[in-house]
Amino acid sequence: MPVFSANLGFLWTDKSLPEAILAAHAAGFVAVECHWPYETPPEDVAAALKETGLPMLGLNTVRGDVAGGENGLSALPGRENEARAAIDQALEYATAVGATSVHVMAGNASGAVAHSTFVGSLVYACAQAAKNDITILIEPLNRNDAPDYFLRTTDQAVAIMDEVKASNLKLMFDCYHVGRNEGDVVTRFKALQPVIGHVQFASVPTRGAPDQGELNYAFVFRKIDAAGWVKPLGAEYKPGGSTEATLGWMSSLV
Ligand SMILES: O=C(O)C(=O)[C@@H](O)CO
Ligand SMILES: [Mg+2]
Repeated sequence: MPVFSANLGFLWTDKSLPEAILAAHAAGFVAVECHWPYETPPEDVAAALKETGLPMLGLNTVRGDVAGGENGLSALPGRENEARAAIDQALEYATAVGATSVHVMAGNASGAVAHSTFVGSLVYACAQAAKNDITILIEPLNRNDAPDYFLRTTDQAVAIMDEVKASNLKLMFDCYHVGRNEGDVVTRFKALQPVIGHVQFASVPTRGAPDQGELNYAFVFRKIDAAGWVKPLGAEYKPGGSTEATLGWMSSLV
């Protein structure tokens, strides 16, 4: 039976991160993950994780100048030092809270130089992360939400993983992005399962709770489960109001 991780970048954003961890535990999630936790002291997050017994699955590297439209640094030519600093920061935070993975955000770029810049950043990230048994994740984002993002497809992600050749580099398979960009979510999941490090989901195309939209998550969850995937699936959707009011899917879809 599938189990779920609450993505606290989107769920319970009305609460502080430690309070959101308590709320996720009370709601029945078995793990949590976040986006950019850096304004919360890691010891406060660690204390809430200890109190609830929930693991923190992952967090993201910073995006750079968000107001200026940046969405990550690791594929940006000329920004290698900032990208490495962002990776160091994420790994330090992950280590302090016991998080098991870090999503290295590529940023808005294209072309061969961006590709080699991203590969270089990932080689660095994987070597640093291996010291603390942390997995590095890369995630293709869909072209509607992130039209200029460097990493767009699962094929592109696999080609990059083949080039980096690090056993701790894995794919973040977000059913929402795959559903919007590429389709065939279940077929792709099965084909990519050996290189997937974490799975996320939200309704397609609205990024709401998974019991709405064009993707049948009762079917998707059943197939992922039947494929032998036992890690928590990350609920990364925008509740558009009270998170609790959207949680019916936790029982209706499994
Ligand atoms: O947007 C997503 O999907 C994510 O998983 C974020 O962490 C990165 O934009
Ligand atoms: Mg995602």
